[in-house]
Amino acid sequence: MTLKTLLSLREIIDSSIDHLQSHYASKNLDLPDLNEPYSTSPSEAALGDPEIVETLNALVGASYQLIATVRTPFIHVMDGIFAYTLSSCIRVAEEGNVAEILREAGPSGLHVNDIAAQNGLEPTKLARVMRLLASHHIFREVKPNVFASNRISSYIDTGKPASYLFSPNADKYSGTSGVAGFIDHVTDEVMKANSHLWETMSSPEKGHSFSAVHAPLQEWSGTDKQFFWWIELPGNERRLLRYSAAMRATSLWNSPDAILHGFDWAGLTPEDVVVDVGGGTGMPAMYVARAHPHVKIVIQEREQVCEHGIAYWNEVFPEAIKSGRVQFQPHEFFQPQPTLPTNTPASVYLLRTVLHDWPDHECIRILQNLRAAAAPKTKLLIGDFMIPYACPDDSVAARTIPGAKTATAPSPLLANFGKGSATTYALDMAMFTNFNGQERTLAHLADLCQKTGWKPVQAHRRDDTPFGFLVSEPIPV
Ligand SMILES: C[S@@+](CC[C@H](N)C(=O)[O-])C[C@H]1O[C@@H](n2cnc3c(N)ncnc32)[C@H](O)[C@@H]1O
Repeated sequence: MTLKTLLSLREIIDSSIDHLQSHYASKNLDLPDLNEPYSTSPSEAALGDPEIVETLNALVGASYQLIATVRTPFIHVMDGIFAYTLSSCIRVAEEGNVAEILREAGPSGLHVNDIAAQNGLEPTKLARVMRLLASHHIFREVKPNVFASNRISSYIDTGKPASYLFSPNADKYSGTSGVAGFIDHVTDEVMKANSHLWETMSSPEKGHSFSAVHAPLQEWSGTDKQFFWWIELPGNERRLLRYSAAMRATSLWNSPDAILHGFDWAGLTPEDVVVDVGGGTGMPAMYVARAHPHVKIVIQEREQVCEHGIAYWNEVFPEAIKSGRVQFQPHEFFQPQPTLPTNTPASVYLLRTVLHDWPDHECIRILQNLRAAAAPKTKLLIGDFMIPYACPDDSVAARTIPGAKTATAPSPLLANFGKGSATTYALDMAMFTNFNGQERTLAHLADLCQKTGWKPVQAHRRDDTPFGFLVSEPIPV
């Protein structure tokens, strides 16, 4: 029986590779080379094509299911419990600017002593970190103790000169995609706090609580403040800066322009105003602003983030801010909606990756505030991961909301493609860790909408990503 499963997995792997090959052949391209630096090439872009991503998920899911099937349980569990070593070694490379040093060294790489001479780390310890990473296809060991970049390691390169990054007050994250900031955020406070998951879940006070201050973050740091207030405390300045950068990188969890397919933006008129509630520094809004120049956008955020956001837009898309087409408005979303700077009602309230930061009762407060300010034609647009079950989804929401159904993986894969979608569950744990929040199923999001006077009318989901958009309309009172 198990051998039969292995053969079925091999068939999925074979047919996925065949599909990949014909996909690339049809474009006259070759796959990106793991040993070459990352570049924004057509070959790299082709991996993100919606028609191929499900195939890739099946390939990854089948490969990992095959690994789990053939390895001894001991080794499989050991691999799991030591997974943290990969996170902490990635952090060392990131904080030590190794990707930048090795970009400047070129394809033949650099001896670890010369890397260490630049970043000040102890060379034999750094070599061990680099070897662990190279064994996971992040960097290459091209000769003993000589390391070079590869496609994965160069992806975390900020593109800035290494000498600049080692100068006092260097700003590593500005003008970048935010990937480096995301790595530092996750491998520092999130990983450390997550190591207190058991202590939090078994705590008589916190275990059954959904308070936003009863997360592993508080258990680890000893703070009594919710994440967003904790990160603004003196001493956390660098953490706040990189968190803002990290939020830009969240656009990379799906194809960056996914937001363009999450709503009928073209149907809006120049009089319409999109209010991006908790919009961060405005990376997702920027996709809309660039693709639909007629749309007015107000990004509502906490005051400090507005300042980072304005600086970011002034750097990368100044005309949108200078013309007033895009504006930042300091606003706390637990307070009633303020009058917009446009003096008009909102046409769309966008909540992208906001609700996942909060437990249900806080989401209800946010949604109620928006419902109270909504005009009859205002739409609510939630963009969030719609976390799949590990089995087929037969929920009422999946069956009744137009656009809600997504593909189920072929047997013997898990319905959610297993490892092919596993980062979604890691993100869910990160939400738990920082906020006592969570990624939700579509049914859960739809339920929150219904409870706060919003009727879900359309989902925009794609088979290639668990990230989706849910459009709701005000339920008349
Ligand atoms: C996960 S980020 C999402 C940012 C943005 N929507 C995006 O998709 O990139 C959540 C945002 O909520 C903001 N936020 C948290 N608490 C807030 C509050 N009480 N009022 C307004 N914004 C808040 C944070 O500053 C953060 O930028």
